[in-house]
This record gives sequence, C-alpha cells and structure tokens, in this order.
Amino acid sequence: MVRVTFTIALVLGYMTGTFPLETSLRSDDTHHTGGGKTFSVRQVSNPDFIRSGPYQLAKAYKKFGVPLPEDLKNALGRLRLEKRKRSTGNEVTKPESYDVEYLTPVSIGTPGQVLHLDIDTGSSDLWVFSSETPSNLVNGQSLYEPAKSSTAQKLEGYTWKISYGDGSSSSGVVYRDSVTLGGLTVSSQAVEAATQVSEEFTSDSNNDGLLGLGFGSLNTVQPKGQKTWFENIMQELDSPIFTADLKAGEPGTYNFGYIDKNAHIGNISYVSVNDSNGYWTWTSPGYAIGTGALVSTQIMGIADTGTTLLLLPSTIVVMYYAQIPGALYDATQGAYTLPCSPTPPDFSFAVGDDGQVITIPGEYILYAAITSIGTMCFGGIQADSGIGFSIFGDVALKAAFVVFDGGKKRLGWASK
Ligand SMILES: CNCc1ccc(Oc2cccnc2)o1
Repeated sequence: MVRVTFTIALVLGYMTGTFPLETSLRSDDTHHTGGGKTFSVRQVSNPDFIRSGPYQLAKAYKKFGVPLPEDLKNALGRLRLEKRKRSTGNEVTKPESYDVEYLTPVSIGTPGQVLHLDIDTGSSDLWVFSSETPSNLVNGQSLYEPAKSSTAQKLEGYTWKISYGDGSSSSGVVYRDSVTLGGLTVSSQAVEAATQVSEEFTSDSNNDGLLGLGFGSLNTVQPKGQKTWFENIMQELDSPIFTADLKAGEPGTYNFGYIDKNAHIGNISYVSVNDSNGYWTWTSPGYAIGTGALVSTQIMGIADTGTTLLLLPSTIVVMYYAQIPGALYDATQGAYTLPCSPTPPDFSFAVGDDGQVITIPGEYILYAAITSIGTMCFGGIQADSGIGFSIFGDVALKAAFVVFDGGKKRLGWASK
C-alpha cells in the first residue's frame, strides 16, 4: 500500500488522457448562389479513421446495390477477424522467503534488460533500481541502465517520490521505455529510475523495484501523473482484467486478459470496487474463525499484493487470537504472536452475497518463527489500526484466485 499525503489545494480537474479529435470526414461546405449568405466548413480528417480498401470498395458496391463478389466478402471476413484479434499474457511470480513478497521478471528497454519486480496492486508507480541509484544504496539488485537502451527517453524535469505502508520509501527521475511483462509489451511506459531508496529496499537484495497495478490516480510522478503498465496495455487485452494466483511457498502466476478456468475451484464471486482512493477497495460482508458461524460485519479493505500480511479491524483480530491458547500481543514486536504449534484455526472471509467464502488455512497464520528455538511465531493476521481500511495482503491472497477487473472496476474471488 502506498502512503498518500494530500495537500489541500485547488485540484485542477485536468485529464491525463488524450482525446481523439471530435471530428469526422465531412463536407458540408454548401454554397448558395445569389444574394443569400454563403458559408463553408473546413474539412478536417479524422485521425481515428482506419483506412481499409476492401471496406471502402464494399461501401461502393452497397451504395449502388450491387452484391459483393465472393473474394471481397472473404477479404472483409478476414479483416473482421484481424480486428478482433487481441492478446493475453501470463507470467510466473516467485515468493521470497516467508512469502514476504513475490518477484516477477519484467523486460525493460531495447535490448531487453530483465529485472525482477514486486508486482504491487497497492501502488501505481513502476520504479527500478538503476544506473542512477548511488552504488552505496545498491546491494545485489539488477539495475536498469537507460544509456544501454536504444528506446529510452528521459522525461526532463519529471520526478517521483513514494513511501509504503511498511515505512520503506524511494524517489528519483523518469524515463519512457518499452516494458514487457508476460509477453505483452507497452512501448512507451513511464519507468521511474531510483536515485534514492530506503534501507529496507537496499537490504532486499533480490527485489529490483516495484511494478504498481493500482489505479493511476496514485502515481507519484510530478509534474504529470503517469499511467500504470496495466492501464497502458488494457485496451489490447482480450478482456480488461488481470488475475493473481499467489501460492504459499511456491511460485504463483499473474495472467493478463483471460481467466484460467483450471486455476480456481467453483464459481468466481464478483464485488464492486471503489477506486476513489486509487486502491482496489472492496467490502467483505463478514468473517468466520475456524469452524465457527459467519459473523456478519462490513470489512472495507484493499486487495494488495504488495503487503505481506492480512491486516484487519482490531476487534476481529482480538477475537481470532483469543481462540488460541498462548497467543498474545507482544509489545516489543508491536504485533500479535502465537505458539508455532499446534496449527491455529483457519480464518474465513465472505465475498459478495452469494455465500462465497475464502478460507485461509491456519498454517498461513503461522507467519514466521520469532525465536531461533521456534516456539513462538509472528501472526499472519495483524490489526489495521491507524490505516483507515483493512489490507487483504498476501496471507489472504494466496488462499484465493483473484480477478482484478479494470473494465468493470470489480474484484472476483474464488477458492482454489
Ligand atoms: C520489504 N520492505 C521493502 C519493500 C518491498 C516491497 C515494498 O513495498 C511495499 C511495502 C508495503 C506495502 N506495499 C508495498 O517494500
């Protein structure tokens, strides 16, 4: 989750998109003879008009009521198929130890420079360790070197600066370059090169940066916010979605543009997303602890692949750990801890109004042993106090198959 600070200011309602000219080929430059007024309208071309010979020829046949010859009909059919051809992609994502984050190979520039990025649906900057990151802040990470990319373009005067829910942060300058993920290429993606990273990133040696899949409104680039990779590729996809299939202690998968029916069990329940704060924000109607009955209560939270744990309202967290002998809030850790055995109760959360429930196995809540003798463990469920919403991080996401639907602004949840 990216930490957003608002400055109270007159927000100019500027749009970052480019609008196709609202014009079309027209010729209404009618001239009147005699004393009447004359007027003419300048013809402007419609840049969105797609030139197509067979289509124009077919229009001519239709205009004069002549049936289309067979080969022209076939040509039109091929064109229609060609236009329909869209694309899909998929990529493997690998967990770091304790599933603290999942890293995905991303190719940047020409020729491609492969970096392993943390795909984060809780933020919207694509930033990387780079040749511009001071070497004393680099500790084994792969670097993006724009000078070695024939397609890199520096956005002069553009900067970025971001801080995350765990207190880590980074900042730097901005390039445009080609970015390929899962076989899908955005030719002009804003790539944010770090000139500063906090200690948490320096010590995170295998993590070469983040690829944000939140909504573009969260992007921190100044003076003009940039679109995420997904926002840039979305229209090319068969459908404007991506799915997250994270796994406990083993590689998972991100798919783009399609739903892999073999990746989930039972139906996918969809819930609406409120993107007004830039996150994939949704509301769960309730939870259950172990084999207990569902407790109906609204849990508003974000689906966040970049947060490791499941952060919930403290009332629910207290209820959960109260079921576990020996569990306690450890003030030195600033967190709930519990005995590493026996396996604690499962935790379930409801999705939608069709009875769908996602059950997190108890072992996912034994997040990591605190002491080397391994008797007490760090809890995978912690309180969301002070954040303002809950965070369905990796502990929850790795129990589900999740559809992030950018077209309909909704989330789909299924068991797997
Ligand atoms: C592990 N700390 C460094 C680090 C890796 C990824 C991130 O980014 C985060 C952290 C928390 C929430 N969302 C994204 O920070």
